[in-house]
Amino acid sequence: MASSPFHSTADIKGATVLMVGAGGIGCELLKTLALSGFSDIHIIDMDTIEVSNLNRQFLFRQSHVGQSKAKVARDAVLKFRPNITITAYHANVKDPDFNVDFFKQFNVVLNGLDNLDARRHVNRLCLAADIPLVESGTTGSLYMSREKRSAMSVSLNQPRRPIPFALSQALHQRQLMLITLNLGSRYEAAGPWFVHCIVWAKDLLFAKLLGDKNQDNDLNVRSSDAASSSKNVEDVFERRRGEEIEQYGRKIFDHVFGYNIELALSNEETWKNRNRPKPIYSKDVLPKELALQNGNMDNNHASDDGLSVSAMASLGMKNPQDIWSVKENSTIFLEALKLFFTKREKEIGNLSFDKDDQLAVEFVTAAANIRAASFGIPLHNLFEAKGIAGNIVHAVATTNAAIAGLIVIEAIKVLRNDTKSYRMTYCLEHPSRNMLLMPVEPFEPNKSCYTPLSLEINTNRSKLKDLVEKIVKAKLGMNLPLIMNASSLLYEAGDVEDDMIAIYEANLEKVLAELPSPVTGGTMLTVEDYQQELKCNINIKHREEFDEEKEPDGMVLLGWTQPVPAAENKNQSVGNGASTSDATMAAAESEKDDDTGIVSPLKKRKLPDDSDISKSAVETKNHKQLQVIDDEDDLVVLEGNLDGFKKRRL
Ligand SMILES: Nc1ncnc2c1ncn2[C@@H]1O[C@H](COP(=O)(O)OP(=O)(O)OP(=O)(O)O)[C@@H](O)[C@H]1O
Ligand SMILES: [Zn+2]
Repeated sequence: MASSPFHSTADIKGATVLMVGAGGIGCELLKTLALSGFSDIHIIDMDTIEVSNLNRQFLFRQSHVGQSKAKVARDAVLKFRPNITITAYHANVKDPDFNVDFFKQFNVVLNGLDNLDARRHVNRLCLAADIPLVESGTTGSLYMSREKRSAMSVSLNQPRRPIPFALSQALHQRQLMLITLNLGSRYEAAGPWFVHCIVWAKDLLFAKLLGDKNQDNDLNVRSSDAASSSKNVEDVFERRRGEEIEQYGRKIFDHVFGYNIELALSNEETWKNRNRPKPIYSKDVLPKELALQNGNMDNNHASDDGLSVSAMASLGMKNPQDIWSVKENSTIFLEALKLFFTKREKEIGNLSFDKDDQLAVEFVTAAANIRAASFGIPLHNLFEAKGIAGNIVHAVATTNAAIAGLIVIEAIKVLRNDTKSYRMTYCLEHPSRNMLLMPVEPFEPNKSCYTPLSLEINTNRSKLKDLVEKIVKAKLGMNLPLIMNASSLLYEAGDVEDDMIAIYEANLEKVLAELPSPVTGGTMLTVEDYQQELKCNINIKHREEFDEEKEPDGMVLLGWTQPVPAAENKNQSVGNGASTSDATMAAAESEKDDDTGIVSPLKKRKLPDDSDISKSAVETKNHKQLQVIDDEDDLVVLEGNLDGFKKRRL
């Protein structure tokens, strides 16, 4: 490291760099920057250190848990490089303080982020400030905790035309093809059906029982069909005044694992070509008398810290890598529920799932496993379930270190204005022909990369549902059920259960129903297909009249071009690009719309948190913004058919 050919050069020493993110990549990056001779580094990270970070975010120690990542990282590096300047901001990069002027003070910006939302934001600011950005990311083999990470990318823009995100988007498009080719085997290994169980346990059951009661939830859709039942379904989930907690737990158990399954079974049509699930009632798996006599809450050392309460501890179960029997899962399920209602009662109604909340993870693991048992899906241990529920990529420190090195190499090229040498580099999990790192020339920047599609339509006459059918399905080539504004969900490509599709469709209806008609002042609609191959923001504007000859469809869609040439793209559903506004389309032909960006179909995703939503609400003022889902780990997985890739790119 000391012999780095760059370490003493003036362009490095004189540079002011901004790093965004001090996590897995960020820690490595800060260290490498400092050791490479950079002497004025600014670092933004909004997070505090968690125990789960310590295995790879090596600047952090146990004693730092709870402290600002940016500040601790700064202090750690200053210990071995005391003479450089590191400025730490414990803040969200989306804070208005980090405006264009703030960005203008840097020579280069380096991302070490884990979500698309923040990446997009940084990209926009870099574009506005005309500052080059080096983008990076890593991904694990999704939902497969056994395997190591599979790929990473480093991409960067050109200094005078700083459109880095377009590069990574272009990457996605390419990437997707490769992923598509491999879907079959990946899915078999990943066990998508268990992922469904986790989603059900986390987003439906956990949210219903412990989260916001007013939030819509599809968990009892089925039961409400049973109109003949005199029982008010809502009541099932409400704990009655004075109701024993054990009794309440069993009532929930029997309702969701027993009654609801029986109800589903009563629809013969659904099960014609499928394995029928088995209803599970608590009396079948647990002793008749209340099951919790083994539970010993004293093991929880009644601390103030709610996050340390544990059903496993209370039941004397220690190993998170044991796969529990159905009986054990049922016991944990009831015990966890009991602990929530006894030890953490104040939080009930406000809880949202957090992978660092032990009790929440235990509850979700147990519930997912019981459901899995009912459907004949193999059970998983808590460690694996936590990985899926928390979207945890089991990151590998060495890969982060390699990426950090590549980022610094690209940053140095930027500082030297060595534009010809820019590379995007993939780090391959399965080196091909002894090639671990695969550098490729960056794709052309995308000029329209942050403009959403714009749609003009008479919103009085056209029902928005038709619009979605017409525009989204025909023009954008999304022939699949659409997702809109769902809560946190995981999906996989391929078969999706009917009930999931029903949920998506109900959600779509709901979102559309909430749109104003006619649209006044403009409406932003974000649409994705459930395979997440396409995602676009559509800016809808009302227009009264259309030229029947030029605009026979009675609408104009601007900004859309086909993301990938059809010939290269057999494996995707891509629109035919035909348009009512061919002239405009042709004008835009050389551009790709970034917000129609393609992301991996395997990505985890989540809704922006409340603060994001309120912020964007403010940003759009009287515009109604329907913000959907952002991907975390906006990444690429390179597998298999590298020949095809190289032929075109190298
Ligand atoms: N909008 C944002 N503003 C500032 N920092 C951000 C923003 N979004 C993400 N980050 C930071 O980017 C870093 C991403 O790093 P990484 O994913 O390795 O860390 P982590 O999220 O703590 O780890 P893991 O995802 O494995 O739990 C995090 O430290 C996170 O706080
Ligand atoms: Zn992260």
